[in-house]
Amino acid sequence: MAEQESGAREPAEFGLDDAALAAHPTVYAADAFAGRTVLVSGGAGGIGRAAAWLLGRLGARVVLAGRNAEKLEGARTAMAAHGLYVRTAVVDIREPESVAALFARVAAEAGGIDMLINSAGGQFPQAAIDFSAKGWNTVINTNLNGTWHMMQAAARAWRDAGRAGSIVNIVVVTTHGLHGVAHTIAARAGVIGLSQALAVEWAPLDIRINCIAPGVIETPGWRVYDPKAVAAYPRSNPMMRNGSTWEVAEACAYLGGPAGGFVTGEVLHVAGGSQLWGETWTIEKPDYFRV
Ligand SMILES: CCCCCCCCC/C=C/C(=O)SCCNC(=O)CCNC(=O)[C@H](O)C(C)(C)COP(=O)(O)OP(=O)(O)OC[C@H]1O[C@@H](n2cnc3c(N)ncnc32)[C@H](O)[C@@H]1OP(=O)(O)O
Ligand SMILES: NC(=O)C1=CN([C@@H]2O[C@H](COP(=O)(O)OP(=O)(O)OC[C@H]3O[C@@H](n4cnc5c(N)ncnc54)[C@H](OP(=O)(O)O)[C@@H]3O)[C@@H](O)[C@H]2O)C=CC1
Repeated sequence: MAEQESGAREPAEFGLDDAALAAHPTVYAADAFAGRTVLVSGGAGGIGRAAAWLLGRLGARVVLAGRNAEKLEGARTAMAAHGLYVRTAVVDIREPESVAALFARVAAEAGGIDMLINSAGGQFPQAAIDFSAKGWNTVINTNLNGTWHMMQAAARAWRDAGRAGSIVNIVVVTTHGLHGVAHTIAARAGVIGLSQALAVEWAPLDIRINCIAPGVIETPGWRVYDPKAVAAYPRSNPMMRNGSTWEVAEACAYLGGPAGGFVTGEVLHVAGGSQLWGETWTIEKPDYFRV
């Protein structure tokens, strides 16, 4: 991993690579997820990939889903070379038919899943007053509608199979300090509300639903942010550093697995305290606030 304070790195350098994810120490027992199957959307991205590596290393069968087949294959190859059970599937979470096809395939090829991590998502930084209708709809469709399609498909499969399940939705910090991405705050606040409603409604189905709100986590997704904004990220939380994808992955293992068995409807901030202190400007900070 490149040094944390610099904003001048190539996007491909952001975050932990496969070699680091293969070797990173974990607090969990080596067989903590043995016998479980986990579907990770955005599984070839930064956070999803780390979660896939961790759960795979803990014994889970892992299915990686995303739009880009080449990226998925790259992740699969790296994990398979480490002896992990990994399958891939192309999906656009915004399309209900695509999501239905994904779940049909997962049922046929992997015998269904026990856990879903919704890490597919993203946004672009822009002053809200300049959002186009298409830009707004793209972000809402991806992060709110797409996450919903995945949650509903998983719940239907679990209900029909009489099988318990758990969902971890990766969101953003919605309550404090994140600026220049109002569309995603709206979408993720929707996901959090939805998750809380469904934690109750789907409890009789033995389905748990929780969210993780990461702070600044170094991933290839940072490519859409200005290097000057990225350079300031480590100073946007009281711990004064960026987080790593591994730190989010270990939270996924907690919330989604047996350790979190009595936890549902929760939002866990893995954000270095940025939900309480600091400001993250993804666009240029307006002069108005420079006092
Ligand atoms: C408290 C602190 C906590 C601290 C928390 C701190 C967090 C800060 C950092 C957060 C980091 C992350 O989440 S990074 C991890 C997530 N990854 C990303 O965000 C990666 C980039 N995002 C994506 O790819 C997204 O999925 C998404 C933006 C929705 C793009 O999806 P698509 O590829 O399907 O869409 P595109 O075809 O590219 O674009 C569709 C339309 O969207 C609009 N659009 C797209 N990019 C645009 C841009 N740069 N500027 C304007 N408009 C744009 C245009 O209208 C596009 O249409 P046309 O005009 O016709 O083209
Ligand atoms: N990194 C950070 O600092 C933070 C990240 N987050 C959130 O965490 C989640 C993961 O982010 P991160 O790993 O950093 O970002 P990445 O961009 O590395 O990964 C996101 C993945 O989502 C997939 N994806 C995007 N849109 C779709 C779609 N319509 N259908 C299927 N897959 C899709 C992409 O795969 P493909 O290209 O194959 O479609 C991509 O690999 C996102 O929701 C992000 O907003 C939240 C706070 C901070």
